[in-house]
Amino acid sequence: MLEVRQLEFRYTGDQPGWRFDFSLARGACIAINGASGSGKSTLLNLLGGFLAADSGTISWDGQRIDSLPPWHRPFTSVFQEHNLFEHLDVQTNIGLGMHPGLRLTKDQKARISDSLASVGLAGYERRLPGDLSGGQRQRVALVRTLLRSQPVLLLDEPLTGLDDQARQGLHQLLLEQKASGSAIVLASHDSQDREVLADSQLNL
Ligand SMILES: Nc1ncnc2c1ncn2[C@@H]1O[C@H](COP(=O)(O)OP(=O)(O)OP(=O)(O)O)[C@@H](O)[C@H]1O
Repeated sequence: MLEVRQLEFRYTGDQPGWRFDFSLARGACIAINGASGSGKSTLLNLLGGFLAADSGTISWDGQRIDSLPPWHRPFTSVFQEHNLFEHLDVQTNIGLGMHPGLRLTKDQKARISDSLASVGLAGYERRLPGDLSGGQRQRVALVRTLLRSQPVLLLDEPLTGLDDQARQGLHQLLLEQKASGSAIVLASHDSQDREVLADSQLNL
């Protein structure tokens, strides 16, 4: 269970700030709704540890995690810009999320291939990011995030700009992640994403 309690933040003293208060169970998805500039990315950055809150707490399974650095928090995130290592092929870029070294087991390679196929990228394992379109890179980055197997996924507009088929493939992957116990914090402008994936809503 993720618990965010009275988490307060403001960028500068003369701006109004935010106060976030919600909880999220394993296997559930909360949609973060709000107009552009309402603070969706700010919330995800606070959760991920890329911004420090002024006060309040973030806990995971009863343990405070708000003073941990990003890499020790139980989160994995894919933000609007999807960074891939340009000199590594698709399979290796994804595999880095599953294993810190570059040696992948047969099973891991099979999972990568299956996941690529489900987002319309069958056979792309050996391609370099530079040969991919923006939407294809986005899908590779998402698959990498999903296969990292952290308990909470932080997703900022993850499906923006994808065609219907890729979107459905990713919905399916995200539903499987939920079924396997992952919690998802989803910032998305798309009402279809929210309808398919979200169990609760946080309106900013
Ligand atoms: N580093 C910063 N310093 C000061 N203000 C900032 C900073 N980053 C964001 N803001 C402001 O905080 C507000 C919330 O920004 P945020 O990026 O969280 O919104 P958002 O809901 O994610 O928007 P969008 O849907 O356009 O991505 C905006 O008014 C933005 O200008």
